[in-house]
Amino acid sequence: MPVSPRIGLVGSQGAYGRWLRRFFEQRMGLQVWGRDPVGDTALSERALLEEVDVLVFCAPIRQTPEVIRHYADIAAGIERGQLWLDITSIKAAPVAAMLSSQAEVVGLHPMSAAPKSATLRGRAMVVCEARLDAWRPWLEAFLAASEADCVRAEAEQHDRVMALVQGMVHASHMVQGAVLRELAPDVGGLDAIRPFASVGYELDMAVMRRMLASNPAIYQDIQFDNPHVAPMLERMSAQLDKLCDLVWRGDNVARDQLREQLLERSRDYAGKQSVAEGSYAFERLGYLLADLREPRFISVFLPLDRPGSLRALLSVFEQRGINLDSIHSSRSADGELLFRIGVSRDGDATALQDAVRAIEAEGIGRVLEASGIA
Ligand SMILES: NC(=O)C1=CN([C@@H]2O[C@H](COP(=O)(O)OP(=O)(O)OC[C@H]3O[C@@H](n4cnc5c(N)ncnc54)[C@H](O)[C@@H]3O)[C@@H](O)[C@H]2O)C=CC1
Ligand SMILES: O=C(O)C(=O)Cc1ccc(O)cc1
Repeated sequence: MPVSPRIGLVGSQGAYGRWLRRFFEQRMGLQVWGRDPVGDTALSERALLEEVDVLVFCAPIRQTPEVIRHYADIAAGIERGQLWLDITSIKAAPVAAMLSSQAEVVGLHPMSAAPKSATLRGRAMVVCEARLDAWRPWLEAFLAASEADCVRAEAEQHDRVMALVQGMVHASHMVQGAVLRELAPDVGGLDAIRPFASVGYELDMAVMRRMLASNPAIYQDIQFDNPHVAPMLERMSAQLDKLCDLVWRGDNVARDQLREQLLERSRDYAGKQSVAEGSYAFERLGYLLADLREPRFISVFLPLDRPGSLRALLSVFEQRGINLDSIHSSRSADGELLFRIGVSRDGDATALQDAVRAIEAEGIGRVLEASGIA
């Protein structure tokens, strides 16, 4: 195996293609070639195959099995000794297509959109080892460099699980979006609803709007191209029909049935500990949302990544007698690590303005946003 394999990206101009190029070049110090019908056609498909040791398919879900089979056809044997990977959200069909080649084959599925950070730290990644031999040590090094929380699975098992983790979650949020579109106008529209929001509504709206802000082809293809999704949708629909029937019936027996069938049984199935953990996670998210809603805050980027830099920042507030309500480390829209400091509402605005000036003047940090202190 080459110590520094040459990497090829099929779909190099897409969101993940661009992220992977940066990752392989900057984190792993490898040379990367790409091909994409939109904007990266310098190399022919055959030339790309001849150039690389590792080929990564990062093309749209719907096209990927066909694209892989096409590459296997034109490779016609030169791929022996190569490693083929893909990152498609569905695994059985792409992995089967890669197995039609003579390359070693591993299917991957990072469980997040291409992040703003340099690695996949803190995110899950499913790894489907389909035909792996000589490339195993390199694969392990690559997975370690990705910093993802890797979970091994057969491709088929992956797709069954994803019908729930993605198919079900996406379906319920798409349906919520459609129901809101039908019914929200009767109560004054989305803006009129907002002040009434519960934590649950806010979290669901965040998921839904995140989906609406993302590439629609992904959500479309996850519903249509994972064969385990349609049967799951039937179960969802049956459960919703049942709920609807019970609520229309409206008698005490129906009430008891709702409680028993849609709450108590699921609670027993999940188990005491996981219910308690989930409930606590919800509570913590509620506090986080409350902090993020507070109108008075300062967001600071700390350029010095060294021990004590947060302390220097906090001392600016301490010296001015300013009480802090919350501190959260977060990321700007561009992915810069920053601290968001919530400041007591009854504090002195002049002292706060002075603190902002001091943070900049003393070179402690860069204030990206200062809200509610004018
Ligand atoms: N965006 C996400 O949230 C996640 C995406 N993925 C997977 O990553 C893959 C790519 O997703 P994105 O980068 O978000 O999509 P994207 O649409 O941004 O990029 C796909 C790229 O593939 C190119 N392409 C289309 N046909 C091609 C062909 N025949 N040969 C070579 N390239 C071709 C397109 O021109 C485009 O540049 C998908 O399979 C998706 O399931 C996995 C996890 C998360
Ligand atoms: O909607 C989700 O589940 C996401 O968090 C984004 C996403 C979309 C597609 C994937 O294959 C993996 C993650």
